[in-house]
Amino acid sequence: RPLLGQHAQRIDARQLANEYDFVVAGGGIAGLTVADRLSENPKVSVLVIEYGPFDQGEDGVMVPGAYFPVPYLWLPLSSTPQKALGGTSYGVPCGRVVGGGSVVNAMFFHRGSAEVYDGWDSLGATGWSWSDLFPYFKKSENFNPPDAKYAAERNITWDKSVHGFGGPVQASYAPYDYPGSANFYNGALRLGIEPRKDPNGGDATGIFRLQRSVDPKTQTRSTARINHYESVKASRPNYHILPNTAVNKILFSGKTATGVDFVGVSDSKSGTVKAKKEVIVAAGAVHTPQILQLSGIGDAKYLQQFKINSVVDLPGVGLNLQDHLVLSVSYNFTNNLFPNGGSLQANTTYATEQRALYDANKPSAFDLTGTTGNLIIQLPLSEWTSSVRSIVSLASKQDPSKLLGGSPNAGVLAGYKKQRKLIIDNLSNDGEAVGDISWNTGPTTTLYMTRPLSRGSIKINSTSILTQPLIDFGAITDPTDLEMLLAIYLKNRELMATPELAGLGPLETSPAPGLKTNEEIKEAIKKTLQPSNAHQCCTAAMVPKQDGGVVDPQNKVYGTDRLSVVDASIWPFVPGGGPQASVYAGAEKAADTIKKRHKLL
Ligand SMILES: Cc1cc2nc3c(=O)[nH]c(=O)nc-3n(C[C@H](O)[C@H](O)[C@H](O)COP(=O)(O)OP(=O)(O)OC[C@H]3O[C@@H](n4cnc5c(N)ncnc54)[C@H](O)[C@@H]3O)c2cc1C
Repeated sequence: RPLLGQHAQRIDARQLANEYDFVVAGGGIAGLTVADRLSENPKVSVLVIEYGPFDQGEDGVMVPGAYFPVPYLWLPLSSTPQKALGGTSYGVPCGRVVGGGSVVNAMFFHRGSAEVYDGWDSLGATGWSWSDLFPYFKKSENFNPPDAKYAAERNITWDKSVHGFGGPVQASYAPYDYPGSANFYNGALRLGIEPRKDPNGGDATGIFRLQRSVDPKTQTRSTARINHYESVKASRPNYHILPNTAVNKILFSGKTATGVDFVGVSDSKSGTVKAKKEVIVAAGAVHTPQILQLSGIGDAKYLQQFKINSVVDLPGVGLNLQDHLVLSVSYNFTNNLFPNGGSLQANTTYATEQRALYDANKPSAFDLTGTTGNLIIQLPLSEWTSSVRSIVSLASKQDPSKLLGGSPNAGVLAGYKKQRKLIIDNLSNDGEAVGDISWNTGPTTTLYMTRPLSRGSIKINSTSILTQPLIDFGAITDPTDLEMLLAIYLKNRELMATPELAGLGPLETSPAPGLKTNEEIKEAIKKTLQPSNAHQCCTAAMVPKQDGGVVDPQNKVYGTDRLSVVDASIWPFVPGGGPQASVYAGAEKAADTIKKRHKLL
């Protein structure tokens, strides 16, 4: 048995045991969730290898109002020039730290609509429907209802029956709000947008208050490190984390994964460790395909040029990359209310006063997540625009083969066509939202397009794990995505023209002030939009192998033994809204699946 200490340990490479039952590559949300659940059994040893360090509990990590800039973003990580965006390259936001995205994200914690997960199930992720995942959403959550008086004042509503109350992730609502959010809420109602009692019950459309992964007792971030490691480590001598170390590749005996090869991020020292039961890949949607490809799992022809021997020819590895598009719309408000979402940055006296309140554990602007508002509007296409038919018709006219670069693998193309059909059918009904508007009451509203038809890719560019892969978002290569973003932009103009918001005197300064024709506006949008909202996913999709799939519904990589993937890479397509609740729930489910497979349940 491995030499394991009394408590769960942060270790360095010298303290590693030779072998563990499970070796987890990547200590982000999914990796730590699975490691925690597997190590519940004291006879099971688990090692997590994480590229980044442990965080130091900095304000930028822990205090919602101090969020952004946040330490531990993976810098510099950049995309390839985006061909539909004039050849510009963009930053690729993701976390590099124990806890992964949960340490750097904006903390919004909510589920997609049932229709998303039912769509996954129908594309071949059998057993991943809304009703299958629902118990895991509950298992992952500890819901903290807000103070009743405050909730009534601010129209915060919820449905207790859809929440979990004993799970690791602390979920709560901010106990503070800027006055302008009432204008946003009332403006939305005037446009006929429906308030949603609770977006976590299977319908995540309408306007609603965002739930966050924040511990309401301390108003600090609930990270995967805290909720899946610190909270259990005292009783887990069988749970090790090796930080500052990159998993380089998976080791195989034939097609059976036997361990991993790793390298120290700062000292470049390499080593290997054995996995007796399974290697579990959880390096996030950007890096999981990189590890798989470096290990010989991917498009054999592509890997050949790097002299990487093919273990399993799986052309879908790294393809199907998806994210949400982001468009910031900036204003000069001639009559905005004070305080507002820009006040903490612009007014030192106010910031000092609010920080003192926060430190005294009283409601404060520091309880708010810096960049985004408390409210969000998420709508299906028909509620953004009356042009649904022409948008659907545009989508139907696209040539999927051309969108995948001209001569795609037949299986990958077949899978993409199935996804497109499902998504395009959904655009015509009132299912999952295609986009969001959020306003933090400061100078900028943020619009998101969350139902992309364009697909990108992750491909290795060298044989070193320490070199970033080629990250191509493929942003708006399907022009339908830009049309959907335009519809959201135009609705935002309508919203800003409602008396509730017009009274604040918003004068648009970017991206398209004064522009009138759709063509002009789209050109202006293209200059401002960001192809990533840090919601990368879907690059090792759980669809049938013949549809370009990478993992089966039990998370196992096709054609291999003792190798699974458990992170956001496995989704067939991206959910609307924040993905982290779906990552936590999916990893809870994967942990149960893996336990069953090894008769540990
Ligand atoms: C800035 C930002 C804001 C966001 N805001 C929100 C939000 O408000 N709400 C929401 O729901 N979601 C948000 N997200 C997205 C959410 O955090 C991610 O979807 C989620 O973290 C993905 O989980 P994961 O387990 O798939 O990957 P991650 O949590 O990213 O974990 C992957 C881990 O693997 C590690 N790793 C990578 N390569 C290697 C390697 N070779 N060896 C070892 N380790 C490796 C990484 O360092 C990382 O820690 C945000 C993300 C970011 C970056």
